[in-house]
Amino acid sequence: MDPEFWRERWHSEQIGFHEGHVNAHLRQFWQHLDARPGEKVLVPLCGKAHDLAWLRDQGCYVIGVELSDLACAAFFAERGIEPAESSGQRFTCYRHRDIELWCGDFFDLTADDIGLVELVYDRAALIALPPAMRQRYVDHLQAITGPATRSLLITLDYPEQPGFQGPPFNVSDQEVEQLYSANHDIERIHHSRLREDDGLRKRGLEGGTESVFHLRRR
Ligand SMILES: C[S@@+](CC[C@H](N)C(=O)[O-])C[C@H]1O[C@@H](n2cnc3c(N)ncnc32)[C@H](O)[C@@H]1O
Repeated sequence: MDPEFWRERWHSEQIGFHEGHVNAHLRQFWQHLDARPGEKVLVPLCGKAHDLAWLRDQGCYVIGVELSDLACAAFFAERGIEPAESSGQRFTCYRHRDIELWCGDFFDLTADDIGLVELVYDRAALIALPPAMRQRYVDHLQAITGPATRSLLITLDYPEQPGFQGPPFNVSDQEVEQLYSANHDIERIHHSRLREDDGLRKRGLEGGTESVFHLRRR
């Protein structure tokens, strides 16, 4: 997906994906990962999600990666925080205490940039990418995170239907298996229909289900 597509979404405030509260699956299932205080969690394609602050409040060191500088600035501004800022060729990094937001293209991020990462939280990242980009995304995630990473992955699946076009795209449980099974033990810990009040249903999406996975790298 073209970076301009996302920058334009932020510019024109078409950010229906932003929940405006902590994700319910994150609250309910994060404990499955048995995160220890100070462990680093990478949040790819993070937007300005409240989840970032919640993960910090659980004792994690949080590293978000986001294309849009509007999103990164808004995350801190909405909390009345002025982060320290450092700019390089690929990224501008905003830091405040235990949260770093790397503003730039996820695919340009390296393991050296972020150090050893033990945890990954993926909500609306894999499903924001069209099919042709997903293997590259998973490969890159593996290249920049630690050898025993545990991940919480939330996916959305739905039958093709006229009148609804992603993102978010449908990612089936079988596709999660194809993408991750070579290097991960995969446990599906939740599966449910989209709630009646989910914004995607209001956009016309019928028959959507969400799955939550605990992935353990081996
Ligand atoms: C569907 S939104 C999800 C945001 C966030 N995870 C949430 O739950 O609110 C996808 C986000 O990924 C960002 N994004 C898309 N491609 C990216 C890339 N290659 N590198 C970094 N961020 C990207 C977009 O700007 C957008 O904010």
